[in-house]
Amino acid sequence: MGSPAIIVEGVTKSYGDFRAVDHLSFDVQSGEIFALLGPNGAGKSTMIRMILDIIKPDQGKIAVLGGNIDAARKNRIGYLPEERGLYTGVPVIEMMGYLGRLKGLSRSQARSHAMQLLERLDLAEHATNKVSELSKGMQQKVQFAVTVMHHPELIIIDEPFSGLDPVNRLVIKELLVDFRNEGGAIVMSTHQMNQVEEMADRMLMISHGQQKLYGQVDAVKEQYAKHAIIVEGRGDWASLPGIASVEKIGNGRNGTVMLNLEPDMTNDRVLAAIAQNNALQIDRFERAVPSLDEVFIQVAGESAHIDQRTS
Ligand SMILES: Nc1ncnc2c1ncn2[C@@H]1O[C@H](COP(=O)(O)OP(=O)(O)OP(=O)(O)O)[C@@H](O)[C@H]1O
Repeated sequence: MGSPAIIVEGVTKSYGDFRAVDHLSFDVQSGEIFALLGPNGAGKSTMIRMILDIIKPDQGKIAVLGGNIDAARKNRIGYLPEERGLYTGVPVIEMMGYLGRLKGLSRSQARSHAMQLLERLDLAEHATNKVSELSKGMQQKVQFAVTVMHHPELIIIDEPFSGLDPVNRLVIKELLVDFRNEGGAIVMSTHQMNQVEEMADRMLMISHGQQKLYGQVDAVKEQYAKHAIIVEGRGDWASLPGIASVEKIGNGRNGTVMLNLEPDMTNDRVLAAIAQNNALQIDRFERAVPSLDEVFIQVAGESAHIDQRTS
């Protein structure tokens, strides 16, 4: 990771009496993919709008690319909002050329950057089609191309994969990962936790405008790991030493169970005991680290529960 692309310190924003963002502090470094997560209405878009200077915080400080956001810094950012909008009656290449020039590119730079991206996104043959003649997914890819065509240093992107098939998701993901590996910073707001697990380096999860989880994605998941092992196979798992209980998980059809371990039992010792026991057949053995989806549901559920008690 490199220098900070974004520093947010103690930022608060209310709409009337309603506090949408409540004393948030975090940073995003260049050379990382940072996931901004939270349930619907958590305050993610409000936070993003403040970073982009679309709305002002009531309290706190935000530095973007080394200082207060101004027109020059805005040109070093690529923003893909949740509400997409393109000029639909214009050929793709002309629209991209126009938007590229607005972001400070020369006419020839805009055209060459646009064509390179359209090639990479498998849209080159549609360059002279009107935007309205493209499918929804193709329009989404064009919008992505517009977001990155001026080679920004920071990309802020809301639901980057919505409406895309698995092949196109992979193409966009590769572009984002390349951008990160070349030193760019990415803030990605999404509800697709599997994408966060696959791509993001660090994450901030907020709920009711407040920080709930913040840090390396793997470390956050590790906090929720159980002293347990998930196994799939056949046999009497309770007969193993150091097993406190055996829980069926999933629909139980494929014999997947969670072995909750006694406090002093280790994974290695369970594995060794399984290996020595001919009556057990094992197809899968892994630590019980939850998926980010499970962590999200737990954290969002906890804050909904707190709400009910306080309302
Ligand atoms: N212009 C506004 N005026 C009043 N309230 C607003 C305004 N914009 C957002 N809010 C409220 O602030 C809260 C946070 O909204 P925000 O759009 O930031 O959430 P979000 O995390 O982006 O949600 P989602 O995942 O659904 O997009 C919500 O309760 C919303 O109703």
